[in-house]
Amino acid sequence: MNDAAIHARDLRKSYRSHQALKGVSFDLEPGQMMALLGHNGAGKTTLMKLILGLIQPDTGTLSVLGGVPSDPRQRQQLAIGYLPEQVSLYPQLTGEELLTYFADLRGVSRSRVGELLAELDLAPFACRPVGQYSKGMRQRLGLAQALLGEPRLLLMDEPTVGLDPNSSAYLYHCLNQQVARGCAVVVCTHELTLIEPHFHHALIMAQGQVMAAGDLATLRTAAGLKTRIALADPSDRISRDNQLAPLWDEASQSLWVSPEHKARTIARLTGIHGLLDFTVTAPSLPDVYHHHQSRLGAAL
Ligand SMILES: Nc1ncnc2c1ncn2[C@@H]1O[C@H](COP(=O)(O)OP(=O)(O)OP(=O)(O)O)[C@@H](O)[C@H]1O
Repeated sequence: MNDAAIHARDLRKSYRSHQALKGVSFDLEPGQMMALLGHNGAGKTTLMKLILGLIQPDTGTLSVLGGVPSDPRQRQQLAIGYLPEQVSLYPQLTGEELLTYFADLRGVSRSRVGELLAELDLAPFACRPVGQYSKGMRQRLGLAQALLGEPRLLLMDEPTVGLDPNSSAYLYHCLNQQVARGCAVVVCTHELTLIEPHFHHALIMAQGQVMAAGDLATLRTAAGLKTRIALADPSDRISRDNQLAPLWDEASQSLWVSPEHKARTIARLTGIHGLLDFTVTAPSLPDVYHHHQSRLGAAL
């Protein structure tokens, strides 16, 4: 018995002669958020459909919350919440009516409706027709329907598309609350900067394969990307320092150092040269992502 929320090993899936997944493996633990990343056609939707049990893998092992999602009887029991990219909500119903409708449909107590409206800051709009909701409110209502059954795994497909910065931040705040109660969350997104502060584990996919996986520190190290130390006033001290000079880039007025040399370089700047006015920028998730995409482009 595996305790992982998702345990995937060597998943393969073809549509006729096209191999959409070519051996995908990963684990997602309860209380963790996974960023599912990749260009169009990378295989993300296929992976989501496998997790939801909508399609079956050709080969490989997939266990979701300890069950087999493609088995119809097991799927019914699995506490999975799903928010698709295009949520269709009946515009003439109020938020409360809509959630009540879904609650009845799924045999969930109606008391959950009030709880979720309050939790997602929708209580003041509960009696307003959904057709009059803003995009951010509609997305929170979509999340509320996904949370009705108190899922232990939540799948979100492009949840922040079209949302303003405040609404996106609030949505991640809501997702973090789910993570804090032990729910595993998968977010499929192209909005890398938005998910960067929140994810625990990323799966970067391309052409049906996993290009890179892990937390941000692991991804940075694996990609071999350097940290930038931008100096406000380098004077000529750097060019006269044998250890720092090779790291210096004139165009960016910065030192570029590998993760293992970062602490030593900063100690040298402050201790030996007395320089304190600098900013340290580690590679971001978009940097890591673009590194892999350009590596792939070069290999083609
Ligand atoms: N039902 C299908 N029949 C045939 N080919 C398909 C089918 N579904 C997906 N594919 C192909 O499989 C590959 C992976 O598709 P998938 O939808 O999983 O990618 P994706 O990463 O979700 O892309 P996007 O970001 O555009 O949604 C693509 O080349 C796609 O054209």
